[in-house]
Amino acid sequence: MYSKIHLTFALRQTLLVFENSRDNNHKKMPSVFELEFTYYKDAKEKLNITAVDTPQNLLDRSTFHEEWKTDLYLKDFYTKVEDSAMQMVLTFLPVVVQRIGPVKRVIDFGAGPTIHVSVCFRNTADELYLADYLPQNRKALQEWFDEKMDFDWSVPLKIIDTREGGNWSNIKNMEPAARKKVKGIYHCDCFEDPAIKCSEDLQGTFNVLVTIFCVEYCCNTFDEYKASIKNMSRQIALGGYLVMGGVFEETWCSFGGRNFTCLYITQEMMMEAFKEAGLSMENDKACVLYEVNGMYMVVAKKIE
Ligand SMILES: C[S@@+](CC[C@H](N)C(=O)[O-])C[C@H]1O[C@@H](n2cnc3c(N)ncnc32)[C@H](O)[C@@H]1O
Repeated sequence: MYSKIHLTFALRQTLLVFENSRDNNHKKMPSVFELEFTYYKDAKEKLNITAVDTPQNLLDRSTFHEEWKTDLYLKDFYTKVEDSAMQMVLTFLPVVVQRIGPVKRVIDFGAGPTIHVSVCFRNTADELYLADYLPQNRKALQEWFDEKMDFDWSVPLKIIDTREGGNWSNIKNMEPAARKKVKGIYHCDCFEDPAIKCSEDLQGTFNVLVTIFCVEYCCNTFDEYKASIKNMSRQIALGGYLVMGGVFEETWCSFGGRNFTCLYITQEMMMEAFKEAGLSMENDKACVLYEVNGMYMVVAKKIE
């Protein structure tokens, strides 16, 4: 997905545990996972495949409604899952789910047409909710819910199952198990408050709000980014968690054959936004920041 890590190589599924959490004293020993990335990065440099320059004519969020192609997005990222950013998500999300443990309500905010977040939480959450900004993505989610989606999720499911310690014998039960817990599919907009168009009794009651590769692509400025994090945080119950995946220090991304803008965000900027939104990473064993070559997954707790 990202220009920074624009590797055409498929990153081998190492499926080895990578723990680089804040609660293990920032240990700096490279994990096997990091070494794998380094290996591919080196290979890329040796083959003289240089980073692609920022392309001209980047599309911004005003074009999402017309330019977002749901089927191309799924095809690009979830058929073979060769993209390193998606591999990062599928590698770390099952670990994050285990760190959080049993939970009542989980929402995937900016889910796109995807279901892997729901699948990851299928055994630990009581209720699952899906939300996206674009009608074409909500339509795809509804089709999945109605068992009418024409997309084969088996590659991502195998990655998740492997991370969970499975042997792929149970793959066919993963989607039904997730589907059974889905209680709603909603419109969401990170610039609005409330950010999720759900009933009043659900507002602010989500114990986990997951948002992956979403905020950076919607926001044009740091102020917008901070406001978006605040709006999402308001939907999280006190003591609940924000689980966010994204990329640091990137200015564009590519999917469905189109190049979109991406807001340049550093780790420090993200932490500042968390603080302003009442989110903390201190004193909680579920909180963690994984980062590999700028791609990250973070868990922060809603404390105020
Ligand atoms: C790159 S996709 C990520 C989809 C999915 N989370 C994944 O990891 O594959 C970004 C998503 O953000 C959604 N989005 C766009 N504008 C938004 C907004 N203002 N608020 C919330 N989500 C938005 C898009 O509809 C799209 O599904």
